[in-house]
Amino acid sequence: MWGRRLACLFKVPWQLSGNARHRSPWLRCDRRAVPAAAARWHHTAPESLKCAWQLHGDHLELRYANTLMRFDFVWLRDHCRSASCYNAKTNQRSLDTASVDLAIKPKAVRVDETTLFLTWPDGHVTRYGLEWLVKNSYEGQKQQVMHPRILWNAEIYRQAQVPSVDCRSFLETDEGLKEFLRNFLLYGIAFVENVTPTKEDTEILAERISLIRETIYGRMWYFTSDFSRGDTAYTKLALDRHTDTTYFQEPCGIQVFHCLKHEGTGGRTLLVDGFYAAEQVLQQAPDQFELLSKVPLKHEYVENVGDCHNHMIGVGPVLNVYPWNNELYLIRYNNYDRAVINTVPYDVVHRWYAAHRTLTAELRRPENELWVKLKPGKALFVDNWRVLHGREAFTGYRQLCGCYLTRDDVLNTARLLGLQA
Ligand SMILES: C[N+](C)(C)CCCC[C@H](N)C(=O)O
Ligand SMILES: O=C(O)CCC(=O)C(=O)O
Ligand SMILES: [Fe+2]
Repeated sequence: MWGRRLACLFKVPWQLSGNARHRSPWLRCDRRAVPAAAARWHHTAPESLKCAWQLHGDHLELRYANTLMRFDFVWLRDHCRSASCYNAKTNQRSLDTASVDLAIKPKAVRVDETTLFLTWPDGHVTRYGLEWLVKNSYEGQKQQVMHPRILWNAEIYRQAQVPSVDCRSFLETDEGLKEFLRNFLLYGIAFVENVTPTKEDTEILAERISLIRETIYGRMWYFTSDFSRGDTAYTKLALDRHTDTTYFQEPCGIQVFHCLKHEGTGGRTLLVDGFYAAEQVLQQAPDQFELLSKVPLKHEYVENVGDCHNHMIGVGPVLNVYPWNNELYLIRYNNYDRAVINTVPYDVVHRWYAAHRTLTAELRRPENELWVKLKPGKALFVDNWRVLHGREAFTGYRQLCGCYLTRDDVLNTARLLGLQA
């Protein structure tokens, strides 16, 4: 009866596990023994239905702030933030999780307006803020996005009129840096202008937000169409949209481009929001989205030019999603560097090709293409886990410099400035 009443109060489909109807003689509440507590909802106060809880055989069920949460007892013991279990100075757990009895059950439960109190069999008491529980529960996390973003096509990006940040304000003020990072996190691309067109000045920019990720291309790279490396990037040919270093187990997080010189025609840069395209695939053909997120593929870089000998292999699906909320966090798309497919049986491979075709069609829609001409003084930062880049064929002498950045360190800088990243 109470079950139905709560269901309508909270507007959620409610179900009781069979276990919950069993008596739990060991349960205590409000320091009083509550013999049949497992089959009963408890409220902070009779008139306040903000919070209600129910103890089951192997978990605690809690409703707070319109969220229904289920907590495993070992999880609850593991997340005790008392001084003996957790070091608040270092923000590190000191409890040895492996010492927790996997069959542990609290022997008493109490909830007041803000806090849940559990008493464990050895008498240890854990307090959990109710807000903390909502924020840190699986159910709470599932409703959250990890990375708030604005997905764009050319029109959306242009309409947004995202400003470039001035080099001095980027280097010298937290506001400038924060503005830049906010845009970068939202759109996956951002520009800094009035940069002195040298490799050294570009390096200073990069170091302002992150650590430079040194790779087989060096730390800061400089390149022109001299085929000094065995890759199409080092020619004058057009390059279709792609992400870089798909052949690393962890593709580079961010790519910085700064065009130092171009005396000639063509050579515009193409940018496409891979997450926008993937979202279209999810809407039109969820099965294909799923296939692209499940089928692992190899990408490969085999180089034997001059003194450069490299063989890199990275394995992973085209679309990488967080399993708990299906949120996309990395697209690995490079048709040049995709290796022989030998990780997929023939019938799946055919469906994979169809899914790849759907995604490619979205990525190639002209309305999704943002074309920009990189000029000396204007540095471009690209989220290489999200935004694809390419270039138009060109004539004449063209020199680009740049580097890759470690992703964790960009996000670290952003978080320290108060941004969600
Ligand atoms: C940027 N830089 C010129 C140094 C390297 C280019 C790497 C090209 C490679 N095909 C890839 O897509 O990863
Ligand atoms: O030349 C360009 O504009 C970009 C080439 C490229 O894709 C790269 O360097 O990663
Ligand atoms: Fe590239």
